[in-house]
Amino acid sequence: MKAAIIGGTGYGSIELIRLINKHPYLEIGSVVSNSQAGVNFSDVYPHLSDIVVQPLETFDANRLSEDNEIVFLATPSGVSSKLAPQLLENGIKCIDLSGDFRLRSAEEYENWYKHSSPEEKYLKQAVYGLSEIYKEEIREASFIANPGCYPTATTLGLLPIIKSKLADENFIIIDAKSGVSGAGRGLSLTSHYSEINENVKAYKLGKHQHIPEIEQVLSDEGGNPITITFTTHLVPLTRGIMCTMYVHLKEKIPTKKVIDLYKQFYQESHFIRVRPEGNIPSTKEVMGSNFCDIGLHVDERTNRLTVISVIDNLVKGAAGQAIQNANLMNGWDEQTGLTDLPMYP
Ligand SMILES: NC(=O)C1=CN([C@@H]2O[C@H](COP(=O)(O)OP(=O)(O)OC[C@H]3O[C@@H](n4cnc5c(N)ncnc54)[C@H](OP(=O)(O)O)[C@@H]3O)[C@@H](O)[C@H]2O)C=CC1
Ligand SMILES: CC(=O)N[C@@H](CCC(=O)OP(=O)(O)O)C(=O)O
Repeated sequence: MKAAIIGGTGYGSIELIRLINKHPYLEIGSVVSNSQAGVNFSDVYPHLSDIVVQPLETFDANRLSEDNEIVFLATPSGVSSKLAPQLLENGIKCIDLSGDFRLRSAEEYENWYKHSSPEEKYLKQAVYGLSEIYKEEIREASFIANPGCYPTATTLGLLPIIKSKLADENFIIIDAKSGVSGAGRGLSLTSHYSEINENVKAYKLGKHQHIPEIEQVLSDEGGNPITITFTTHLVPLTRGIMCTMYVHLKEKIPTKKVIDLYKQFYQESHFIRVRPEGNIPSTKEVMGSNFCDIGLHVDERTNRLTVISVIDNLVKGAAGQAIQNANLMNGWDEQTGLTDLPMYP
Protein backbone atom coordinates (compact mmCIF):
# COMPACT_ATOMS: atom_id res chain seq x y z
CA MET A 1 0.00 0.00 0.00
CA LYS A 2 1.45 3.37 -1.01
CA ALA A 3 1.74 5.95 1.76
CA ALA A 4 2.29 9.69 1.42
CA ILE A 5 3.99 11.80 4.05
CA ILE A 6 3.42 15.53 4.42
CA GLY A 7 5.89 17.64 6.40
CA GLY A 8 8.58 15.71 4.56
CA THR A 9 11.75 17.17 6.02
CA GLY A 10 10.67 17.07 9.67
CA TYR A 11 11.66 14.53 12.31
CA GLY A 12 8.23 12.86 12.35
CA SER A 13 8.56 12.28 8.61
CA ILE A 14 11.99 10.68 8.73
CA GLU A 15 10.90 8.41 11.56
CA LEU A 16 7.88 7.36 9.48
CA ILE A 17 10.21 6.65 6.56
CA ARG A 18 12.48 4.53 8.81
CA LEU A 19 9.50 2.45 9.93
CA ILE A 20 7.75 2.23 6.54
CA ASN A 21 11.01 1.07 4.96
CA LYS A 22 10.78 -2.26 6.78
CA HIS A 23 6.99 -2.56 6.81
CA PRO A 24 5.90 -5.50 4.68
CA TYR A 25 2.66 -3.89 3.40
CA LEU A 26 3.51 -0.17 3.24
CA GLU A 27 5.81 1.65 0.84
CA ILE A 28 6.63 5.31 0.37
CA GLY A 29 4.51 6.78 -2.43
CA SER A 30 5.04 10.53 -2.08
CA VAL A 31 6.91 12.80 0.31
CA VAL A 32 5.61 16.37 0.36
CA SER A 33 7.70 19.32 1.43
CA ASN A 34 6.55 22.87 1.84
CA SER A 35 10.06 24.28 2.11
CA GLN A 36 12.08 22.03 -0.21
CA ALA A 37 9.84 20.77 -3.02
CA GLY A 38 11.86 19.62 -6.03
CA VAL A 39 14.94 18.86 -3.93
CA ASN A 40 16.25 15.28 -3.70
CA PHE A 41 15.51 13.80 -0.30
CA SER A 42 19.07 12.53 0.10
CA ASP A 43 20.35 16.11 -0.27
CA VAL A 44 18.41 16.98 2.90
CA TYR A 45 19.01 13.68 4.70
CA PRO A 46 22.06 11.82 3.35
CA HIS A 47 21.41 8.92 5.77
CA LEU A 48 18.38 8.08 3.59
CA SER A 49 20.38 7.98 0.33
CA ASP A 50 18.96 5.33 -2.05
CA ILE A 51 15.98 4.79 0.27
CA VAL A 52 13.73 7.68 -0.80
CA VAL A 53 14.56 8.13 -4.47
CA GLN A 54 11.68 10.34 -5.57
CA PRO A 55 12.13 14.13 -5.24
CA LEU A 56 10.20 16.03 -2.59
CA GLU A 57 6.79 17.13 -3.95
CA THR A 58 4.52 20.11 -3.50
CA PHE A 59 1.17 19.56 -1.80
CA ASP A 60 -1.59 18.64 -4.25
CA ALA A 61 -4.52 16.90 -2.55
CA ASN A 62 -5.85 15.33 -5.75
CA ARG A 63 -2.54 13.95 -6.94
CA LEU A 64 -1.68 12.61 -3.48
CA SER A 65 -5.07 10.90 -3.23
CA GLU A 66 -4.66 9.31 -6.68
CA ASP A 67 -1.11 8.10 -6.05
CA ASN A 68 -1.52 6.82 -2.48
CA GLU A 69 -3.94 4.92 -0.26
CA ILE A 70 -3.00 6.47 3.06
CA VAL A 71 -1.54 9.85 4.10
CA PHE A 72 0.47 10.66 7.21
CA LEU A 73 0.43 14.35 8.09
CA ALA A 74 3.60 15.14 10.04
CA THR A 75 2.92 18.87 9.92
CA PRO A 76 2.66 21.40 12.75
CA SER A 77 -0.63 22.22 14.43
CA GLY A 78 -2.41 24.95 12.50
CA VAL A 79 -1.15 23.40 9.23
CA SER A 80 -2.73 19.94 9.45
CA SER A 81 -6.12 21.57 10.06
CA LYS A 82 -5.89 23.22 6.60
CA LEU A 83 -4.52 20.21 4.69
CA ALA A 84 -6.32 17.19 6.16
CA PRO A 85 -9.87 18.26 5.11
CA GLN A 86 -8.80 18.49 1.44
CA LEU A 87 -7.54 14.89 1.60
CA LEU A 88 -10.50 13.59 3.60
CA GLU A 89 -12.88 15.03 0.99
CA ASN A 90 -11.13 12.78 -1.55
CA GLY A 91 -11.94 9.78 0.65
CA ILE A 92 -8.33 8.88 1.46
CA LYS A 93 -7.36 7.52 4.89
CA CYS A 94 -5.40 10.06 6.94
CA ILE A 95 -3.37 9.91 10.15
CA ASP A 96 -2.48 13.30 11.58
CA LEU A 97 0.45 13.54 13.99
CA SER A 98 -0.34 17.11 15.07
CA GLY A 99 -2.60 18.28 17.88
CA ASP A 100 -5.21 19.78 15.52
CA PHE A 101 -7.89 17.11 15.73
CA ARG A 102 -7.28 15.59 19.18
CA LEU A 103 -9.57 17.78 21.26
CA ARG A 104 -13.32 17.37 20.82
CA SER A 105 -14.06 20.96 21.82
CA ALA A 106 -13.23 23.64 19.25
CA GLU A 107 -13.21 26.22 22.03
CA GLU A 108 -10.70 24.24 24.11
CA TYR A 109 -8.51 23.88 21.01
CA GLU A 110 -8.49 27.62 20.38
CA ASN A 111 -7.76 28.37 24.07
CA TRP A 112 -4.73 26.10 24.25
CA TYR A 113 -3.34 26.09 20.70
CA LYS A 114 -4.07 29.73 19.82
CA HIS A 115 -5.10 28.81 16.26
CA SER A 116 -8.58 28.73 14.79
CA SER A 117 -10.14 25.35 15.22
CA PRO A 118 -10.68 22.95 12.34
CA GLU A 119 -14.29 22.60 11.19
CA GLU A 120 -16.53 20.72 13.62
CA LYS A 121 -17.32 17.98 11.08
CA TYR A 122 -13.66 16.96 10.87
CA LEU A 123 -13.27 17.06 14.66
CA LYS A 124 -16.19 14.63 14.80
CA GLN A 125 -14.71 12.41 12.11
CA ALA A 126 -11.33 12.12 13.86
CA VAL A 127 -10.79 9.08 16.09
CA TYR A 128 -8.27 9.56 18.88
CA GLY A 129 -5.49 7.11 18.13
CA LEU A 130 -4.33 5.87 21.51
CA SER A 131 -3.92 2.40 20.04
CA GLU A 132 -4.15 0.24 23.17
CA ILE A 133 -7.29 1.93 24.48
CA TYR A 134 -9.37 2.73 21.38
CA LYS A 135 -8.51 -0.30 19.24
CA GLU A 136 -12.04 -1.06 18.06
CA GLU A 137 -12.78 2.56 17.07
CA ILE A 138 -9.42 2.81 15.26
CA ARG A 139 -10.15 -0.36 13.26
CA GLU A 140 -13.26 1.35 11.84
CA ALA A 141 -11.72 4.80 11.36
CA SER A 142 -10.75 6.62 8.19
CA PHE A 143 -9.15 9.57 10.02
CA ILE A 144 -6.91 9.33 13.09
CA ALA A 145 -5.78 12.09 15.41
CA ASN A 146 -2.54 10.53 16.61
CA PRO A 147 -1.95 11.32 20.30
CA GLY A 148 0.71 13.72 21.54
CA CYS A 149 3.97 12.33 22.86
CA TYR A 150 3.45 13.38 26.48
CA PRO A 151 -0.24 12.34 26.49
CA THR A 152 0.75 8.86 25.23
CA ALA A 153 3.22 8.25 28.07
CA THR A 154 0.94 9.87 30.65
CA THR A 155 -2.40 8.27 29.82
CA LEU A 156 -0.93 4.79 29.32
CA GLY A 157 0.72 5.16 32.73
CA LEU A 158 -2.39 6.41 34.53
CA LEU A 159 -5.38 4.68 32.94
CA PRO A 160 -5.18 1.36 34.82
CA ILE A 161 -5.22 3.07 38.23
CA ILE A 162 -7.85 5.64 37.15
CA LYS A 163 -10.16 2.96 35.81
CA SER A 164 -9.68 0.84 38.94
CA LYS A 165 -11.27 3.68 40.99
CA LEU A 166 -8.50 3.30 43.58
CA ALA A 167 -7.07 6.73 42.75
CA ASP A 168 -8.01 10.00 44.41
CA GLU A 169 -8.82 11.86 41.19
CA ASN A 170 -8.24 15.24 42.86
CA PHE A 171 -4.57 14.55 43.38
CA ILE A 172 -2.73 13.68 40.18
CA ILE A 173 0.65 15.25 39.54
CA ILE A 174 2.69 14.61 36.41
CA ASP A 175 6.33 15.55 36.16
CA ALA A 176 7.31 15.06 32.51
CA LYS A 177 10.70 15.20 30.81
CA SER A 178 11.42 15.17 27.10
CA GLY A 179 14.43 15.00 24.84
CA VAL A 180 14.93 17.80 22.36
CA SER A 181 13.67 15.98 19.23
CA GLY A 182 10.21 16.37 20.81
CA ALA A 183 10.33 19.99 19.69
CA GLY A 184 10.91 19.05 16.04
CA ARG A 185 13.72 20.00 13.70
CA GLY A 186 13.06 23.71 13.55
CA LEU A 187 15.71 25.97 15.02
CA SER A 188 14.96 27.83 18.23
CA LEU A 189 16.87 29.36 21.08
CA THR A 190 15.51 26.83 23.57
CA SER A 191 16.87 23.86 21.64
CA HIS A 192 20.22 25.51 20.91
CA TYR A 193 23.11 23.22 22.05
CA SER A 194 24.57 25.54 24.64
CA GLU A 195 21.13 26.25 26.12
CA ILE A 196 20.20 22.59 26.48
CA ASN A 197 23.51 20.82 27.12
CA GLU A 198 24.17 20.15 30.84
CA ASN A 199 20.88 21.83 31.63
CA VAL A 200 17.33 20.91 32.66
CA LYS A 201 14.57 23.43 32.07
CA ALA A 202 10.92 23.45 33.11
CA TYR A 203 8.66 25.08 30.51
CA LYS A 204 5.03 26.01 29.68
CA LEU A 205 3.94 25.71 33.34
CA GLY A 206 0.14 25.46 33.49
CA LYS A 207 -0.01 26.33 29.78
CA HIS A 208 1.06 23.18 28.01
CA GLN A 209 -1.23 22.28 25.08
CA HIS A 210 -1.19 18.62 26.15
CA ILE A 211 -3.02 19.37 29.44
CA PRO A 212 -6.54 19.35 27.90
CA GLU A 213 -5.70 16.27 25.83
CA ILE A 214 -4.63 14.29 28.91
CA GLU A 215 -7.62 15.54 30.91
CA GLN A 216 -9.98 14.59 28.06
CA VAL A 217 -8.75 10.97 28.00
CA LEU A 218 -8.59 10.56 31.80
CA SER A 219 -12.07 12.09 32.25
CA ASP A 220 -13.60 9.98 29.46
CA GLU A 221 -12.14 6.78 30.84
CA GLY A 222 -12.51 7.67 34.52
CA GLY A 223 -16.14 8.72 34.10
CA ASN A 224 -15.65 12.01 36.04
CA PRO A 225 -14.04 15.35 35.13
CA ILE A 226 -10.36 15.03 36.08
CA THR A 227 -7.87 17.86 36.28
CA ILE A 228 -4.12 17.40 36.52
CA THR A 229 -0.99 19.27 37.48
CA PHE A 230 1.40 18.78 34.55
CA THR A 231 4.92 20.19 34.34
CA THR A 232 7.16 19.57 31.35
CA HIS A 233 10.96 19.71 31.36
CA LEU A 234 13.44 19.74 28.52
CA VAL A 235 16.42 17.47 29.22
CA PRO A 236 19.66 17.04 27.28
CA LEU A 237 18.66 13.89 25.37
CA THR A 238 17.90 13.51 21.68
CA ARG A 239 15.05 11.02 22.14
CA GLY A 240 12.97 9.92 25.08
CA ILE A 241 10.15 10.90 27.40
CA MET A 242 9.84 10.00 31.05
CA CYS A 243 6.66 10.86 32.93
CA THR A 244 6.89 10.48 36.69
CA MET A 245 3.37 10.58 38.10
CA TYR A 246 2.06 10.78 41.65
CA VAL A 247 -1.36 9.46 42.58
CA HIS A 248 -2.88 9.43 46.06
CA LEU A 249 -4.60 6.09 46.70
CA LYS A 250 -8.00 5.88 48.39
CA GLU A 251 -7.14 2.62 50.17
CA LYS A 252 -4.02 0.85 51.35
CA ILE A 253 -2.72 -1.40 48.62
CA PRO A 254 0.80 -2.84 48.21
CA THR A 255 2.99 -2.32 45.15
CA LYS A 256 2.64 -5.94 44.12
CA LYS A 257 -1.16 -5.65 43.88
CA VAL A 258 -0.90 -2.47 41.78
CA ILE A 259 1.55 -4.24 39.45
CA ASP A 260 -0.88 -7.17 39.12
CA LEU A 261 -3.66 -4.73 38.27
CA TYR A 262 -1.54 -3.08 35.55
CA LYS A 263 -0.43 -6.44 34.14
CA GLN A 264 -4.04 -7.55 33.95
CA PHE A 265 -5.09 -4.27 32.27
CA TYR A 266 -2.39 -4.61 29.62
CA GLN A 267 -2.39 -8.41 29.26
CA GLU A 268 -3.21 -8.15 25.54
CA SER A 269 -1.04 -5.10 24.83
CA HIS A 270 2.24 -6.24 23.36
CA PHE A 271 3.78 -2.76 23.37
CA ILE A 272 3.14 -2.06 27.05
CA ARG A 273 5.65 -3.68 29.37
CA VAL A 274 4.75 -3.47 33.06
CA ARG A 275 7.91 -3.97 35.08
CA PRO A 276 8.14 -6.23 38.15
CA GLU A 277 8.56 -4.76 41.65
CA GLY A 278 11.77 -2.78 42.11
CA ASN A 279 12.40 -2.57 38.36
CA ILE A 280 12.02 1.02 37.15
CA PRO A 281 12.39 1.75 33.41
CA SER A 282 14.67 4.35 31.88
CA THR A 283 14.32 6.09 28.52
CA LYS A 284 17.20 4.19 26.91
CA GLU A 285 15.39 0.91 27.55
CA VAL A 286 12.73 1.84 24.95
CA MET A 287 14.80 3.97 22.55
CA GLY A 288 14.04 3.28 18.88
CA SER A 289 11.16 0.92 19.79
CA ASN A 290 7.38 1.22 20.02
CA PHE A 291 7.36 0.09 23.66
CA CYS A 292 5.92 2.02 26.57
CA ASP A 293 7.50 0.66 29.77
CA ILE A 294 5.85 1.28 33.11
CA GLY A 295 7.37 1.01 36.60
CA LEU A 296 5.30 1.25 39.79
CA HIS A 297 5.93 1.87 43.48
CA VAL A 298 3.53 2.47 46.36
CA ASP A 299 4.98 4.41 49.28
CA GLU A 300 3.12 2.71 52.12
CA ARG A 301 4.04 5.57 54.48
CA THR A 302 2.15 8.20 52.46
CA ASN A 303 -0.14 5.85 50.51
CA ARG A 304 0.95 7.45 47.27
CA LEU A 305 1.62 5.60 44.06
CA THR A 306 4.52 6.66 41.84
CA VAL A 307 4.14 5.63 38.18
CA ILE A 308 7.10 5.95 35.83
CA SER A 309 6.22 5.68 32.15
CA VAL A 310 8.83 5.91 29.40
CA ILE A 311 8.56 6.03 25.60
CA ASP A 312 10.61 7.10 22.62
CA ASN A 313 8.82 10.33 21.67
CA LEU A 314 9.41 9.76 17.96
CA VAL A 315 8.23 6.12 17.98
CA LYS A 316 5.41 5.31 20.44
CA GLY A 317 4.98 9.09 20.87
CA ALA A 318 4.57 9.79 17.14
CA ALA A 319 5.53 7.71 14.06
CA GLY A 320 5.42 4.26 15.70
CA GLN A 321 1.95 4.75 17.12
CA ALA A 322 0.88 6.19 13.73
CA ILE A 323 2.06 2.95 12.04
CA GLN A 324 0.35 0.90 14.77
CA ASN A 325 -2.86 2.79 13.93
CA ALA A 326 -2.37 2.26 10.19
CA ASN A 327 -2.01 -1.47 10.94
CA LEU A 328 -5.27 -1.49 12.89
CA MET A 329 -7.12 0.57 10.23
CA ASN A 330 -6.06 -1.89 7.55
CA GLY A 331 -6.82 -5.07 9.48
CA TRP A 332 -3.13 -6.01 9.80
CA ASP A 333 -1.53 -7.34 12.98
CA GLU A 334 -0.81 -4.24 15.08
CA GLN A 335 2.84 -5.26 15.51
CA THR A 336 3.50 -5.33 11.75
CA GLY A 337 6.73 -3.47 10.98
CA LEU A 338 7.15 -2.49 14.62
CA THR A 339 9.15 -5.39 15.97
CA ASP A 340 12.47 -3.55 16.33
CA LEU A 341 14.01 -3.98 19.76
CA PRO A 342 15.20 -0.92 21.67
CA MET A 343 18.67 0.32 20.72
CA TYR A 344 20.86 -0.20 23.80
CA PRO A 345 23.17 1.25 24.89
N1 LIG B 1 8.75 15.40 17.48
C1 LIG B 1 7.98 14.65 18.26
O1 LIG B 1 8.48 13.94 19.15
C2 LIG B 1 6.50 14.65 18.10
C3 LIG B 1 5.87 15.47 17.19
N2 LIG B 1 4.50 15.47 17.10
C4 LIG B 1 3.81 16.31 16.15
O2 LIG B 1 4.07 15.81 14.85
C5 LIG B 1 4.11 16.88 13.91
C6 LIG B 1 5.47 16.84 13.20
O3 LIG B 1 6.48 17.00 14.21
P1 LIG B 1 8.01 17.05 13.87
O4 LIG B 1 8.28 16.29 12.65
O5 LIG B 1 8.73 16.73 15.10
O6 LIG B 1 8.19 18.60 13.57
P2 LIG B 1 9.27 19.27 12.61
O7 LIG B 1 9.26 20.70 12.95
O8 LIG B 1 10.55 18.51 12.66
O9 LIG B 1 8.63 19.03 11.18
C7 LIG B 1 7.43 19.58 10.75
C8 LIG B 1 7.55 19.78 9.26
O10 LIG B 1 6.33 20.33 8.77
C9 LIG B 1 6.61 21.15 7.65
N3 LIG B 1 6.04 22.49 7.86
C10 LIG B 1 6.42 23.40 8.76
N4 LIG B 1 5.70 24.53 8.62
C11 LIG B 1 4.86 24.33 7.60
C12 LIG B 1 3.87 25.10 6.99
N5 LIG B 1 3.61 26.35 7.40
N6 LIG B 1 3.16 24.57 5.98
C13 LIG B 1 3.41 23.31 5.57
N7 LIG B 1 4.35 22.53 6.12
C14 LIG B 1 5.06 23.02 7.13
C15 LIG B 1 8.13 21.27 7.52
O11 LIG B 1 8.56 20.33 6.55
P3 LIG B 1 8.56 20.68 4.99
O12 LIG B 1 9.02 22.08 4.85
O13 LIG B 1 9.49 19.68 4.43
O14 LIG B 1 7.15 20.53 4.53
C16 LIG B 1 8.60 20.81 8.86
O15 LIG B 1 9.88 20.23 8.79
C17 LIG B 1 3.90 18.16 14.70
O16 LIG B 1 2.55 18.49 14.67
C18 LIG B 1 4.30 17.74 16.11
O17 LIG B 1 3.70 18.53 17.06
C19 LIG B 1 3.74 14.64 17.86
C20 LIG B 1 4.30 13.80 18.75
C21 LIG B 1 5.75 13.77 18.97
C1 LIG C 1 10.27 19.00 23.84
C2 LIG C 1 9.12 19.78 23.29
O1 LIG C 1 9.19 20.98 23.10
N1 LIG C 1 8.01 19.10 23.04
C3 LIG C 1 6.87 19.71 22.47
C4 LIG C 1 5.93 18.66 22.02
C5 LIG C 1 5.12 19.25 20.92
C6 LIG C 1 4.18 18.38 20.26
O2 LIG C 1 4.38 17.20 20.06
O3 LIG C 1 3.13 19.04 19.90
P1 LIG C 1 1.65 18.57 19.63
O4 LIG C 1 1.56 17.20 20.24
O5 LIG C 1 0.82 19.54 20.32
O6 LIG C 1 1.49 18.49 18.18
C7 LIG C 1 6.17 20.64 23.49
O7 LIG C 1 6.34 20.44 24.67
O8 LIG C 1 5.39 21.50 23.06
